Amino acid sequence: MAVDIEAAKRAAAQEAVKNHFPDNPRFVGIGSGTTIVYVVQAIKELGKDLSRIGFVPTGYQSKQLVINAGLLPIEFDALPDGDMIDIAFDGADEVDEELNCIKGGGACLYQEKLVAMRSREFVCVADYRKLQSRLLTKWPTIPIEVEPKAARQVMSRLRVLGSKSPAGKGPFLREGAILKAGPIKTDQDFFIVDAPFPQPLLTSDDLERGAVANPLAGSWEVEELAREIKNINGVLAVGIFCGPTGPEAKAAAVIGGQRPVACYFGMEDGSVMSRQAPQKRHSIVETYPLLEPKISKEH
Ligand SMILES: O=C[C@H](O)[C@H](O)[C@H](O)COP(=O)(O)O
Repeated sequence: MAVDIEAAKRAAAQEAVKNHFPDNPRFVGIGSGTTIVYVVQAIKELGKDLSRIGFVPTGYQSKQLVINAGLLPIEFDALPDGDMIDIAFDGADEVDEELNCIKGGGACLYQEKLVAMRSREFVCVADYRKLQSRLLTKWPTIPIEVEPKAARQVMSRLRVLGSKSPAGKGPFLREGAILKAGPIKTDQDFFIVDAPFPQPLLTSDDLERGAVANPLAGSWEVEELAREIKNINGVLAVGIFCGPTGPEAKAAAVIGGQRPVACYFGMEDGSVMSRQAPQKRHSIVETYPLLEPKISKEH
């Protein structure tokens, strides 16, 4: 029987929105890609008055989606200082057992990370193909947004970090398939480098069970790899969303997190499976500083 991927995305989106859309949000983050379209539909189908909510897009496509749905877009840099986004929804390219994600398959990731990390709650929605126990299981590369002038040196540094596919291919610039000759440009006018690494990436749980990450031998733990790539001069954003989330983010003196608190997957049999983020010991990759407590406002 042919599996209807679109139905799987739609079902996951409906469940995620039903369970997480807050009663009276002021700001809602809207991610990018094909699955987020169903999230916006599901939000509309709630039948609530959405006219006073600002929807924060994560790029051009996302903004058009918000506008075409008749919702009110508010750019990230127009958010009042110190205000948080109440919730952000987004898609993912691959999700592991700890809800670390690979994102950027559609060349959006920098603004997605900005929005996720400014949100009290970040929820991912995907279909069953994205559900894996470890990252780099099916999805072949880590997307990385880089400043064009630095692209060659970033790729050279990635090779030093062991970026290589099983067939021996190293990091490469993502090219426009048909409509554009040369590298594609992101919403920031940057390039995307796709960097394969030995598969799969270890989780913090693997380390606690005694596995040893040995980058020199080509085995990386998720957060360690994300941090090393982020440290390369010229890298704007790494398509690994990991680190503290939920209560553990608060404990680490950050609000928001790049790792979702929950992920919803539309399954092959039509059901929806949800995973909640486990608490884990972690090193902090990138954080959003804890804000001064604010006097609550009327929405
Ligand atoms: O660059 C694109 C974004 O990170 C997307 O959220 C991600 O690629 C998932 O996209 P889709 O919902 O189309 O699978």
